[in-house]
Amino acid sequence: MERLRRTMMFVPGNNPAMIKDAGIYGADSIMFDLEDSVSLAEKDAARMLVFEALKNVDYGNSELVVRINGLDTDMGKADIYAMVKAGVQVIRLPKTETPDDVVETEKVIAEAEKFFGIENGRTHMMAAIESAEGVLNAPAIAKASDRLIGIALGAEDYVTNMKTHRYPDGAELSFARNMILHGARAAGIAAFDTVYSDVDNTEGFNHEVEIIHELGFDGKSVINPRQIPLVNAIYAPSEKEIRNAKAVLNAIEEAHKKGSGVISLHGKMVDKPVVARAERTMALAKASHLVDKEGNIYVE
Ligand SMILES: CC(=O)SCCNC(=O)CCNC(=O)[C@H](O)C(C)(C)COP(=O)(O)OP(=O)(O)OC[C@H]1O[C@@H](n2cnc3c(N)ncnc32)[C@H](O)[C@@H]1OP(=O)(O)O
Ligand SMILES: O=C([O-])CC(=O)C(=O)O
Ligand SMILES: [Mg+2]
Repeated sequence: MERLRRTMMFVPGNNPAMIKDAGIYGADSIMFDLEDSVSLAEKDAARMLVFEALKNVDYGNSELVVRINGLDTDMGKADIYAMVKAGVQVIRLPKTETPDDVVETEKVIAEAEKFFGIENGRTHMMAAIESAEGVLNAPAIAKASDRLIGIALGAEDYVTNMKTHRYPDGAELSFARNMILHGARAAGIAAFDTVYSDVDNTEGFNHEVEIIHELGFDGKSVINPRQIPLVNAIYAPSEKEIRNAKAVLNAIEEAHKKGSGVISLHGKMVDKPVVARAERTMALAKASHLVDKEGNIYVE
């Protein structure tokens, strides 16, 4: 089954308390940060702290991601070697401008795997896109390596590069979001939306999550545990959607028995794409623990 990645929680790599407890909030992915939330003076200490946490802390089923410093910095190579050695699942490359950035990073990851006797290809990657150049290259970036599980928008750096700010309606991000989403889908990988920094503004956050959910993003980077249940609530299929998906799947089964690939349900056509969407709704409902293995809705 496709891995659920609704929430990817940033955890500053220099904060021992946050690192220790990061697993208790139910994030689908936990992303330890060695890049912009860590000051230059603390880079080495943060790398060691995250290394120890990856080795010793039990984070349950959460996927473990580390945002490294880019290879254009003095820290990039050391970050990659340490995280590969620790067995991280995904390395997130920040500020990706070109497909070559991905290829270069992959080369160092492969070198590190070889050096530590780790199976080639075990370390996955994701690329954050945070500039005009990166956005224009998003489709090529998304196809630059088989290790990529997804690409993500980094809107704080992006709006700075674009000489604008973030606005409540998100119009300034519309082109970037669409490029990233299309690049990801064309490459068959996941698309992640960016952080929302105004942690206490629940209404604004929910509005942004509604927008990216409608567009088709797999999920969103979050910076605070309070944002996790808000994303999950918007991503969970409603009872009505689950009932409709089940009706669609039953209807198409009946149609197939009669040798047909199309049928009418309550006056609406049910055919292959409608069935594919219903299957995805049921998969999401199962992964969100809203239905049992047979697809029966749990009664609260
Ligand atoms: C543009 C970019 O690059 S964004 C990515 C880099 N930025 C980050 O990683 C920032 C991550 N987030 C944070 O540091 C914090 O959430 C802040 C500074 C935004 C807000 O901090 P606070 O006001 O202290 O948050 P809040 O009061 O909600 O914290 C509640 C609990 O959650 C914990 N917590 C808060 N954020 C996180 C987090 N990101 N990861 C793990 N635990 C967290 C706190 O330690 C606190 O735990 P406690 O109750 O055991 O003491
Ligand atoms: O990737 C993110 O969402 C956070 C980030 O670095 C940015 O917005 O610049
Ligand atoms: Mg950034």
